[in-house]
Amino acid sequence: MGDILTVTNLNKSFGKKHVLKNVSFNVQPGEVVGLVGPNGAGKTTIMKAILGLFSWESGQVVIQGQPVTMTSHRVLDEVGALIEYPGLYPFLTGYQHLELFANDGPQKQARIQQIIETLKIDSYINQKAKNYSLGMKQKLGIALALLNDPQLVILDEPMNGLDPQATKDLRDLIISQAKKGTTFLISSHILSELEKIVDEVVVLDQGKIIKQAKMADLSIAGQKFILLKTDDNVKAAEALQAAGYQLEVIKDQLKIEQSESNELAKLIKLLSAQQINLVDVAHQQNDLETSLLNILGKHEQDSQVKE
Ligand SMILES: Nc1ncnc2c1ncn2[C@@H]1O[C@H](COP(=O)(O)OP(=O)(O)OP(=O)(O)O)[C@@H](O)[C@H]1O
Repeated sequence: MGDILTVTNLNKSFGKKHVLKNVSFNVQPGEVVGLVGPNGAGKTTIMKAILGLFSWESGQVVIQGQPVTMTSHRVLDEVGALIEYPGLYPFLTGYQHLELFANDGPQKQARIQQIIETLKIDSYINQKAKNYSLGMKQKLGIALALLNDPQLVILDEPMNGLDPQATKDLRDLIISQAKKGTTFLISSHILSELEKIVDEVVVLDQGKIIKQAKMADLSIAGQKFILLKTDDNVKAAEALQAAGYQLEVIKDQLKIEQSESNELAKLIKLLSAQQINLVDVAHQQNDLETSLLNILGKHEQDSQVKE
């Protein structure tokens, strides 16, 4: 299937600052893609470029086969977005915002009602936006982004200000919309949340894309470890290393990669043969955060080598 979004060799500077450097990535229809990277990496700038909010020096943004520029963005009718913080009119109610932005047609009122129910914003939808809390504004912003059933939804830090229940509701909503075919590009610093919803991540560092990978292919995601605490960690480490285990000592624990399902039983047998007693056992699995820190760390080392 063709891409719904293709960004090719995008370069953008603000004054002398080269903020996006040959940025290229693509998004397939129905995918949920996470755009991640450190503060100032350029995530919001990429999202704004996709929405044709400014001009850029070189490169191309194509949505559903149609190029987007500052002056040509008809295809953006198919795109819903929440960038940075929702731009709301303080003296309009939430409902008036939805009425203002909903596409005209026989389904208009039904769609408004449905999004109010889905996002559970009915209790304050008739209050003026100036009285909304951060989380209430954020939910209204998300409602506006999803209101017209867009093909592509771009959400910049959508979990900002949301409480745990609202975060879960948003996660469920994104998953269910994606199942119906909506495509999402989402940036978030809450990686533990992001990893529950994204199919793929695009990693950005200092304006450059350093990786685009399916979650399942992130090399160290899913790696499992056993953390052992014994009554003699020095002797235990020696015994394990002599048996060929690679381990890391973290405070009073020995961290060993679990490569087989019966690894723990083998470790216990080995230690008890040396009269070493196990005091505690814990398990750890690498997550998106660990994977990203690893990718970013490697990228930094590579950049230093090249310099
Ligand atoms: N309008 C602007 N004028 C000048 N510099 C800008 C402008 N917008 C962004 N920048 C700079 O571009 C770089 C990327 O900013 P951007 O907001 O895209 O990063 P980000 O990855 O979204 O960061 P964060 O995670 O902190 O939100 C930063 O160095 C920022 O200072």
